[in-house]
Amino acid sequence: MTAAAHDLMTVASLTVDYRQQGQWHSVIRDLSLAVRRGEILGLAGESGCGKSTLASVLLGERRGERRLRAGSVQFDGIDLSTLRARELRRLRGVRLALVPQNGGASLTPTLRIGSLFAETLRAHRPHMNKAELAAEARRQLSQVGLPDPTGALARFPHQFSGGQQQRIALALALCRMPDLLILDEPTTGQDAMTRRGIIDLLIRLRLSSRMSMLYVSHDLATLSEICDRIAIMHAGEIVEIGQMEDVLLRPRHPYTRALVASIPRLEAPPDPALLPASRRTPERITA
Ligand SMILES: Nc1ncnc2c1ncn2[C@@H]1O[C@H](COP(=O)(O)OP(=O)(O)OP(=O)(O)O)[C@@H](O)[C@H]1O
Ligand code: NI
Repeated sequence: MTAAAHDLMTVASLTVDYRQQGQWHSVIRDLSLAVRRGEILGLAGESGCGKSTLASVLLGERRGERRLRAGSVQFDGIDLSTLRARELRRLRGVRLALVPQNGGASLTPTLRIGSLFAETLRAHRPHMNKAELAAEARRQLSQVGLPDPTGALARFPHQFSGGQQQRIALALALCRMPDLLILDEPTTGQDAMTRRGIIDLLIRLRLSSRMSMLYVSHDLATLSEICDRIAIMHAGEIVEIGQMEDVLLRPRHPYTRALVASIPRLEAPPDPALLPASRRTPERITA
C-alpha cells in the first residue's frame, strides 16, 4: 500500500504561531506526523508543549490569534486549508471529531442534553423518530458511564460536573462515528473506575468500527494501555514516534527517557525509608 492509502491524516512540516502583544511566536515547529487508518495514535508531552494547539489545527479550526506559517494538514487527501468554512463544518460534523480538553465548554449552554443529542443524531440518523433519538442518546450516555441517562436528557450542561460534561462531549462525538476522533485528555479529571470504563469503550470501538483515534495525554501509563503507536512531543516538535512497546522499552530521545522513567511502577515495593512514619512497618519487638 502507498503511504496515502495507509494514512488518514497527514501533517507535513507544520509550523504554527500565536500572536501575543503584536508579536508572532512559534509553538509548533516543522512538525510532521501521520495518523494511520484504524490505529490509535498517542500524543504525549509536557504541559504547554503544543498538544492542544495541534489537536485544534488538525480539526481545521481557524483563530485570529493563530497562523499556520508553513506546512500542511491533509485529511484523507484533502488539504484542510483549501476548504471553505461550510465545507469544513460538514467534514467536522461527519468524518472528523474532537473532544476538546475542556469538553464541557464545547456544549451549547442554552440547550438541554436531549436537544444536543437530537441535533447531532438527526444529521446521521435522519430516519429516527423522537423516541428513537432519545433511546439512542440514552444508550450513548450510559456507554460513557453517566448516571441516570433519562434524567440527564432534560438537564442543561452546567448542571453536570466537569468530568460528567467531558463524558457528555465524548458521547456526542462518538454518536457521529467519525473516521478520525481526536481526544484531548479525555480521562483527565475522571475517577479511576470511570477512566477504566472510557478506555475499555474506546478499545471496543476501535475493534468494532476501525475508527482511527489520536489520543492526547501527558499520562504515559494511560496511553500505554490503549495506543498502537505513540508520538512524543517536546517544545513544539515530535522528538520520537514508534510502536508503543518499542518507545516504552527502548526510548531513544533523552526527553522520552525521562518521561518513561517517570511512570509510576506499581509492582515495585516502595522504599520504606521514603514512606511517612505512620506507614512504615513497625519493627518487631521480641520479648
Ligand atoms: N490563544 C493563545 N494565544 C497565545 N499563546 C497561546 C494560546 N493558546 C496556547 N498558547 C501557547 O501555546 C503553547 C502550547 O499550548 P497548548 O495548549 O497547545 O499546550 P498543551 O501541550 O496542550 O498543554 P497542556 O498539557 O497543559 O494542555 C503554550 O506555550 C501556550 O501558552
Ligand atoms: Ni492541552
